Amino acid sequence: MATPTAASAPTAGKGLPTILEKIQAQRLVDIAQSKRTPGTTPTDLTTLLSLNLAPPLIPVLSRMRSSITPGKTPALMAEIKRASPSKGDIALDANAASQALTYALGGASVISVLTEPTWFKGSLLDMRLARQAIDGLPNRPAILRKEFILDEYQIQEARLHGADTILLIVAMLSPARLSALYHFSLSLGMEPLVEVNNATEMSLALSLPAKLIGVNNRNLHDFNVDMGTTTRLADMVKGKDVTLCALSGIMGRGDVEKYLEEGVGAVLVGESLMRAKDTTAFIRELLGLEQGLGRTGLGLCRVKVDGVVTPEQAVKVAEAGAELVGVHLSFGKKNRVSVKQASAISLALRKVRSRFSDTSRPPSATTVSLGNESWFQAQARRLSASLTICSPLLVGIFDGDTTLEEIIRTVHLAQLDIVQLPPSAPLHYSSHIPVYTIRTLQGTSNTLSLSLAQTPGYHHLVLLECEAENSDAAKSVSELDVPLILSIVGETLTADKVQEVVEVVRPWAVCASGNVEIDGGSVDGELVGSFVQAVKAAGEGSPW
Ligand SMILES: O=C(O)c1ccccc1N[C@@H]1O[C@H](COP(=O)(O)O)[C@@H](O)[C@H]1O
Repeated sequence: MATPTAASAPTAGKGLPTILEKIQAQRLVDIAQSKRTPGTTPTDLTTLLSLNLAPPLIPVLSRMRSSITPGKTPALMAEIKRASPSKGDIALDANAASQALTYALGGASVISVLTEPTWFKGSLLDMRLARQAIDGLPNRPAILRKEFILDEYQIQEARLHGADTILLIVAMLSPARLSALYHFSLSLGMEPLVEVNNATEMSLALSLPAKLIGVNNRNLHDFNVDMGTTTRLADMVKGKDVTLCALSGIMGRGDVEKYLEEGVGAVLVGESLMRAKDTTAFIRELLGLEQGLGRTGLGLCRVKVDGVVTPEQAVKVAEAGAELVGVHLSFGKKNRVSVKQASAISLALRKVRSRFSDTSRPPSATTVSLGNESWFQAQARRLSASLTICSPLLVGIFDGDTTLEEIIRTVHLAQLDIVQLPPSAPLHYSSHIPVYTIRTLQGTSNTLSLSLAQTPGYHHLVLLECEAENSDAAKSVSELDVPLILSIVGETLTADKVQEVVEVVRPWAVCASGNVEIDGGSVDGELVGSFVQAVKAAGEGSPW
C-alpha cells in the first residue's frame, strides 16, 4: 500500500480550503507516526483483520433506511463532537460512551464519532468506547468514523475499532484516490458516506457509484453555513438508489422538515446535539416524535413459585396462574429434586401450557417496541412475549457448587426453560447456557455487584433476595435498568403486603414465599391463586 506524504498529497494543487490543507498535512504526519509504531504497522493491521478481530458489522444503508419514513421521519446521524475549527470548544467534558448510549436510546440510526484529535478533540478510543456502549442493543445504530480519510490504513483502523462506515470528503481527494478509498472501504464491508459541497463533487460521488451521499452545508473555505446547499443538490439524486443526507447547521425540527419535503432521507447533527440541555428530548424533536414517552411494557407483574417437587404440584401452581415454576436442583436444598423428577415436571408443564397460553395473539401485540431499547429491556420484552404463548416456564435453581458443564447437561436432560444462578456463579456462565438466566443477588449487595447486575450478557434477569424490613434496598435496585424478580425472605408475604411491595418496587415478577411456597407434599391452590391475583392487580401499569 503506497503511503501518501504531505508533499505528494493526492490533492495538492487543487486550491483546498486552508483548514482542510492544515488538517490534511497534520493527519499525514499522524498516519506516518502510527504506521511506524510497533504493533500498529500496516502489516499488524492486516494481520489483525485476517484474525477476524474487527467486531461484527451492520450494513449502514439498511440500518438507516429502516428508520426513514419519507416526508416524516429522517434517519438521524448523531455526532459526538467536542470541539471544531469553526467553533472552538463545544463540549470538552462529553464522554463518548455515555453520549453514544443516549443517542442510541433516543433514536439515532448512526453515531458519528469524530476521531481527529487536534481540532476536534476526538480519538479512535472514543469511537471504540461509543461502539462498546451500544454493542448489546438489539437494534444498535451504525458507527461512522468521522475523519479526514486519506489512506487505506485509516479505513483498516476504522474497522478494527468498530466502525460500520467511514467518511470520504470529495474535496480532499483526487478522483483516483476517492475511487480507490471508496472501493477499499467496500472491500471491508463498509459503504462509505461520501461528502460533497457542489454539483461537480456530487457528479463525482454519483459516478463511484456512492449510495450514501452527504451534502455539507458548511463551506470549508470560510466556515459559512448555507442551508440551501443541500436543497440545490437534492434534485441530482432524485430517482437514484441514493440516501441523501444533509450535513451541518441543523438546529431544530424546522430545518429537518424543510429537507424532508425536498426528499432528504437523513440529517447529520453535531453542535446543536452536543449543546442540547435535554439530548433525548431534542432527538425526539428532530425526528418529529412525541415527547415524554417512557418505557412501554406490558404493564404486568408475574409470579414465580419455587420448591415444586412433583408434576401434580407444578400443574396446580400453573392452574393458579403463576408464570414461573422453580425447582431446586442442588444437593442439600429443601425440596431438592433429581434431574429425573425435574424432567417429569417439565413434561407435565409442557402438556398443560396450551391451556394458559394465547397463541392466537399476533407477535406484534406482544412485541411492543422494535426501536432502540436497552439490552435488558429487550430481554424482558422477549421473555414476556414468550410467556403470553408459552406459560408457565420451568426454572432450574442451582447453587454455587454446580459446574457449568453440569448445568448445561441438566438444561438438556430436564428441558429447563430458565436457569437460576447463585450470586457466586462466574460472570461468563450466562453466555454459555443455552436458555435465559436469572442471577440471584442479596438485598445487601455492594456497589460492585449492583454495577455487575446491570451488565448486559451476565444474566437476563436478577432475583433480588431481600428482608421485608430492608425493602429500601429493593427500591434502589428497582431503579436499575434490569428486570427484577423480587423475593422477600424471612416473612410470610400476604396478599396485602405483596401489593404494597409491587407498587413501590415495580418488579418484573415476584417470588411467592412463606404461605404459598411448597413445603412437603401439598399446594394450596386457592392460596396461590389469591397471591397471584394480588400481584396482578398491583402490577397493572408496570413498565415491564
Ligand atoms: O465544524 C467545523 O468547523 C468543521 C471544519 C472542518 C470540517 C468539518 C467541520 N464540521 C463538520 O460539521 C458537521 C456537523 O455540523 P454541525 O455541528 O451540526 O453544524 C460535521 O459534518 C462536521 O464534521
